Amino acid sequence: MAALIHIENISRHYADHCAVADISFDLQPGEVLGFLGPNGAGKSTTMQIISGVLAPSSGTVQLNGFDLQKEPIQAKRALGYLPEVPPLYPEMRVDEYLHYCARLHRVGSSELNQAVRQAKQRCGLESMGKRVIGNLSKGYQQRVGIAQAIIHNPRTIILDEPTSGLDPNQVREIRQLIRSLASECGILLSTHILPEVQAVCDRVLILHQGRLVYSGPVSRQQQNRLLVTLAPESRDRDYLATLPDVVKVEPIGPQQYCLTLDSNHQPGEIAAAIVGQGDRLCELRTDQDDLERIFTQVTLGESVP
Ligand SMILES: Nc1ncnc2c1ncn2[C@@H]1O[C@H](COP(=O)(O)OP(=O)(O)OP(=O)(O)O)[C@@H](O)[C@H]1O
Repeated sequence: MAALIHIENISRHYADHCAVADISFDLQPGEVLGFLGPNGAGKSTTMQIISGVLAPSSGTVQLNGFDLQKEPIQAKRALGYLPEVPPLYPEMRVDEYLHYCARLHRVGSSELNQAVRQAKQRCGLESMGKRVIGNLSKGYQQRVGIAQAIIHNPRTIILDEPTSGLDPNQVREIRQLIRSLASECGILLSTHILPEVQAVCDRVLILHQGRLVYSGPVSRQQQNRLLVTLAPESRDRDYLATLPDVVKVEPIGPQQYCLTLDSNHQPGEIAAAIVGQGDRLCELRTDQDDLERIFTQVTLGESVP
């Protein structure tokens, strides 16, 4: 199946400054792709290039198989975009605004009501149609922003920091919404929140100084490392390396070890094996900080224990 986004050797210069340097990647159907990078890394510039707002200095963008430069209308039809600041009119009612957005996306007049109904239903806005946007909570305003991005049923959605400024409950709801949308399309999600990438994304790209410095799956990073804290006893812990499925042991603090495991591991079996050695286990958890470690390594060149 063709990639939803296919970008090849994209660069963008502002006078002498290279904001994006020779970036290539694909977004596949059903995939949520996390887009990470420090401030000024080039994320917004890349997203603006993909959405057709900004022309690249060189390189090509294909959306749903259409070349953005040669067939811009067909290419943009395949794309929904929620910028960092949602493009809302606070004085409009939700229904009125979504009808307006649908017309901008050239949804036919016979399909308008159905398109608005469907976008509201997908975003949990069924009962909000008559509400004035400016009176909605920030979480619901964000849902309206996502509804305008999907109103024309695009196959690809770009979301720029969609949970910024939301409370923890709203964050959880928007993340669930993003995951549910991914079943029908592909999503490029820019964020500064590493746990968000781990909660929502299938794959992550890290940008640094305009260059793509890392690309990898997210689930593998989460699952293959366990942090183990043992009781403070003066005993030999060499046995850890001999436990089933353990391929590497790194001491990371007093009585604390990071175990790298092969792909078949079961945390419960590791816990049982440690106890079986007569040791006392205080804590065992998945290494959620792995992405943070990678991010720091590729953007600062530091090795984080
Ligand atoms: N219009 C512009 N003119 C000149 N330089 C620009 C312009 N827009 C962006 N830049 C520069 O290009 C680089 C990349 O900026 P960009 O906004 O794409 O980064 P970003 O990763 O989105 O950052 P942030 O996370 O802070 O939004 C930065 O050095 C920025 O100063």
